Amino acid sequence: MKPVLELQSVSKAYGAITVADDLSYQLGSGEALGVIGPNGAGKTSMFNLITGTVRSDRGTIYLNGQDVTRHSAAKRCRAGVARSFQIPQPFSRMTVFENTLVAATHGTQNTLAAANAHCLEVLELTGLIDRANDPAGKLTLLGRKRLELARALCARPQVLLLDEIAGGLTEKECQDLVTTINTIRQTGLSIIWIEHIVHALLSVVDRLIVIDFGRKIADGDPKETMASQAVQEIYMGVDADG
Ligand SMILES: Nc1ncnc2c1ncn2[C@@H]1O[C@H](COP(=O)(O)OP(=O)(O)OP(=O)(O)O)[C@@H](O)[C@H]1O
Repeated sequence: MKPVLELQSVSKAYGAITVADDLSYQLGSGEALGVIGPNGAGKTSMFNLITGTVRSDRGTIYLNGQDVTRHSAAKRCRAGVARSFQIPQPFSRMTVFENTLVAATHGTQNTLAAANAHCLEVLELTGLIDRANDPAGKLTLLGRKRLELARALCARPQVLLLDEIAGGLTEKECQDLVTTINTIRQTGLSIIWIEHIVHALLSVVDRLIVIDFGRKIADGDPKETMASQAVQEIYMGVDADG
């Protein structure tokens, strides 16, 4: 089966800082891929490259087999890539519903009626339906994280990119969010989730990749990858030679 997303030898540097170093991988349809790596490893930069807010220096990005490397962020969004941001920045004076409507109307070719209906479905799915008419600025952190998720889903993505969506939440809030993400997974959506809260990540993903200095250093079964030497080295300072 054709991958829904593929990165082939993608590289990007800001001066001396390499944020993507010959990065290659595929994301299968319906697959949930986890991404870990130390602070500053280039994980968010990878999302910027996939969504098109940053252009790669080299390499190719395919969406459903189509080369989108030079496509604008707006075009990639309409082609099926949507993301959440690490620091939620909703339109705080607009209501929760209006925030989702912006995504549903600008991120898709929906008619207004279809966009309205879809927003309500997504607000139900993400647990925000009771807050639909509240200003987004009144939401708690969990609420703002849910709104990030809702706004991304309102763009009707085929690939959903989640950037540290569990960061800063309490354990209970984190569990609640994992339940929501697992429900979304069951719709068949392909997901890439960057997360430092590893137990949350491992309760969702099928596969895990590890990034360090912009380079993919491990890729495989989540538990095996966590136990790998590469992860031991970067997180615990265990030397490769023992
Ligand atoms: N536009 C930019 N110009 C210069 N340097 C940048 C730019 N964007 C990111 N960087 C640098 O690139 C490196 C990787 O940043 P990035 O945000 O991708 O890391 P990350 O793995 O997501 O980190 P974290 O886990 O802390 O969120 C950092 O050193 C960052 O300061």
